[in-house]
Amino acid sequence: MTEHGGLPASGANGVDVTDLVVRMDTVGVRRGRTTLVRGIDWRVELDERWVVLGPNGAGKTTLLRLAGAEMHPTYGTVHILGEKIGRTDVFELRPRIGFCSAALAARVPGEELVRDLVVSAGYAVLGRWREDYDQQDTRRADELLKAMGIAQLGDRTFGTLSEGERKRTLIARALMTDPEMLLLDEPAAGLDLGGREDLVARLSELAMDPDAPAMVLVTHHVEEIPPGFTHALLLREGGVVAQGLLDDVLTEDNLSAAFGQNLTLQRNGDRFFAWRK
Ligand SMILES: Nc1ncnc2c1ncn2[C@@H]1O[C@H](COP(=O)(O)OP(=O)(O)OP(=O)(O)O)[C@@H](O)[C@H]1O
Repeated sequence: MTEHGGLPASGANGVDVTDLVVRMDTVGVRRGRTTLVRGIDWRVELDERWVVLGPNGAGKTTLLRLAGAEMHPTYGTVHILGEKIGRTDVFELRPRIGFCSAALAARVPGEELVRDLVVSAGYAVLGRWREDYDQQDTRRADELLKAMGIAQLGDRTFGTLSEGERKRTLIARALMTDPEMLLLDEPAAGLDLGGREDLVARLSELAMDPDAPAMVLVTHHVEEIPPGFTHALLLREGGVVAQGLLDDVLTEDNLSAAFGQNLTLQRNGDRFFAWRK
């Protein structure tokens, strides 16, 4: 069932609502007396690549989990890929979303083969032993491993991989179902400089591919924004500090407000750098 919350097919700003991969209206999440996110209005379109920036505890992972149909809002409405959360079967929705996070990495058994981990995404399971996969799926998994620069690791076990190799494996897995949206929670966390730069370059290639899914990448670091990303949302204490086109939003003032520090922001070509004044 597709449900657009009664909106006309074309919204006030001319955007066809069926092109929206994320639509949040006045969304908040509370747990007990803690507010995780509040008052979020957010639209993500098919061809957009968003970075969500903010300090520890700002609500970034919560926002990403809402977008990934992994949690319900306490108030407000969330539409993902045209489906209203709370009125749709999330088990049908989730295969349309590629999700890559440290929480997922922690659930992968160390003895899992890399190729099986990637191919099993199409069956929404962690582990080849549960299903038989056809040759076409195995070929696609190998193509994705190659695209992520780890073609040679297909027969290795996940537990023997370096942190950077694990991240790339999980991104390949997230792409396996040909998702309409790719959600990446701190993909460069824990990588050394070379690993980070390699990952940023691969994500940049993906971001610039017009056939790639809509992307949302969560990070604490402006240095990790891959060239080709188009939009930014800055969070602080669960609320939006600024959101919109990357060039408009990523300013020294906005970044300083988000991180609660007086920051210098510099841009060198397509890359950003920040430090405290
Ligand atoms: N189940 C919960 N109960 C109470 N508070 C929670 C719960 N889950 C998260 N929080 C709190 O909500 C806030 C937002 O958490 P979230 O993980 O979304 O932040 P984040 O921006 O992703 O942080 P980080 O950058 O440190 O990963 C944090 O202060 C966190 O401690």
